Amino acid sequence: MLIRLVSGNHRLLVYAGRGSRIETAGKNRWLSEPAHGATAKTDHGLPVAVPGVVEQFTDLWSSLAGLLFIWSMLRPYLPLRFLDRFAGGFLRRHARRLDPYLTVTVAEFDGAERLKRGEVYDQAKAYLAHRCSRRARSLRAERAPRGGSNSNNNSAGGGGDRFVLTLGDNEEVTDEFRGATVWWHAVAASRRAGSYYYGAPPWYGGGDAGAVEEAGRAYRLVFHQRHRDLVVESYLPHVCREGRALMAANRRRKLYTNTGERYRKSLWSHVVLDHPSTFATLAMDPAKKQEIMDDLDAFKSSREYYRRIGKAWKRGYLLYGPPGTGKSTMVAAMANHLDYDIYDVELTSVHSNTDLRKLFIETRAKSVIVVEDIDCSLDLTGQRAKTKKAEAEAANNNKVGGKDGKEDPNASKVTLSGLLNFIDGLWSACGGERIIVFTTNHVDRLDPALIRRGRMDKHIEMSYCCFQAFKFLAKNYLDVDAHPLFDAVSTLLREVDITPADVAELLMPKRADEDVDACLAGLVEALEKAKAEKKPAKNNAADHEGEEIVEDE
Ligand SMILES: Nc1ncnc2c1ncn2[C@@H]1O[C@H](COP(=O)(O)OP(=O)(O)OP(=O)(O)O)[C@@H](O)[C@H]1O
Ligand SMILES: [Mg+2]
Repeated sequence: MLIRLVSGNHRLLVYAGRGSRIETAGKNRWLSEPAHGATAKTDHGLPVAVPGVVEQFTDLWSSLAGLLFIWSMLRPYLPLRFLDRFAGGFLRRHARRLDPYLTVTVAEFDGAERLKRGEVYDQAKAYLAHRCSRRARSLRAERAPRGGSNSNNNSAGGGGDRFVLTLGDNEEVTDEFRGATVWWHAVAASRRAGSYYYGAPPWYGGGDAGAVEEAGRAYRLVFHQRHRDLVVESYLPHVCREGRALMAANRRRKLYTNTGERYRKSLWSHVVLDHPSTFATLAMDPAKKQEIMDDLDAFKSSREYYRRIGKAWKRGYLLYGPPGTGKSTMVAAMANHLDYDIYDVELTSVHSNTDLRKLFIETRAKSVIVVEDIDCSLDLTGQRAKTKKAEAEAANNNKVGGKDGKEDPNASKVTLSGLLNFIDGLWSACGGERIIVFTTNHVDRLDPALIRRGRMDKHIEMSYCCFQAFKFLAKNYLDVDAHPLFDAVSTLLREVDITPADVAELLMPKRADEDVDACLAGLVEALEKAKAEKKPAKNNAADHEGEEIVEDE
């Protein structure tokens, strides 16, 4: 049990029951005295004299502790509604009168139905880890960002095993701001029957461990009510600013994917994004590449412009082309260029349109949301033009598990309209600064509504390897700008379709003694072989010219 009493600048906390202790806190100083009357000690374990204020309140403490003890004993035997309505309300009202301290809770998950991870929580966490955790006794260790600036002086360890220490559960630290003292308290949030209790004391519903599950964490900021304006108008913005700067300095970009598990705390799981692809290593027509880079740069710096024209700050890219032409590589290059995270949406693991919306809401700003091979993910193609029969078939394949007609509870029920809403519905505007990318091998199979300008603003064709792209790959893989075999390659590339992925593979030395000449000769040989294989195919086509092609029903 816990009760907080106040006298001037002193806060007095009394815990009774399991692990009993009595604590007093001055402006910056904490003293503690075990409830059974042993000598009080400082943080370093040295005995000190407990100030007179403790004696002053001793009688009051024991009476209140006794009352609370009786209360906690009786509580399980009284109807909950009665407790809440009469006794609970009574205690809360009187506690409020005694306590001039205000509490602000900064929760890990905020927003309606706790859909969204709180940015303020992360910023406060970074701020507290940097500023206050040296004074804390109970800490949580998290792996430090690799290559971060390490301005956080609370990281520990060496080499690749560095850790950032953040406040542990139930740890309390003090902070000073313009002469005011504030207290930060880290608490675990518990959920019961749809309600949330942040570090709720046992008599207020937090005690029945069996019925409570963990639902994120929170920080409680406690301050005197005379500092209310200072805290709300200056201190909290200061914490957010500092926290944001620390997070930016220590940021590790992430690659997220949706788990498909609906009852997890977060719908996304992530790994550190460490893809080496950049525009500098991407082989494509230089003018086209520059155009894409300019487009991305313009987007990144257009926050105000988007606001002025009344558009959500997001941009859609459709990357289409045959397999191996660099669509996925381009997505990684885009994220690296913009310094954004990647959210890789696996549509087949999304159960419904509502889940898709939740996924979107949980994404953060500065991110690339990508749906790969959208034509294969779901049957979203030309739905509007489908005959009833085709629709029934699609429904059978897509929504109903098997031919036996039994509904598969795990089958995705995402529809085209759900996906359209995902891209540019009302929800898509929350957060801002997002790039949405669809990749496909068959652009013609997509519903025009899905890829119209406004949804997919920029359509980029990733094509077979041209001579420019080959020269780029040769420079990248073999470090050559010119070679006698380049002319042969140039001629052959005009006649044969080969993907950059195949060219890259042929240019890569397979043995230590394979040199530039051998690699280029191998490429020429492969191109000639492809050309020879193409000719009979062409001849075959010519033989059958004029014949009507009859498709199987
Ligand atoms: N334009 C390119 N520039 C440099 N490397 C490329 C390019 N295109 C492909 N590659 C190489 O080929 C490999 C496969 O490319 P990628 O996965 O990006 O193709 P894709 O278009 O996404 O294929 P799919 O349609 O099958 O998903 C990559 O690992 C990359 O190394
Ligand atoms: Mg791909």
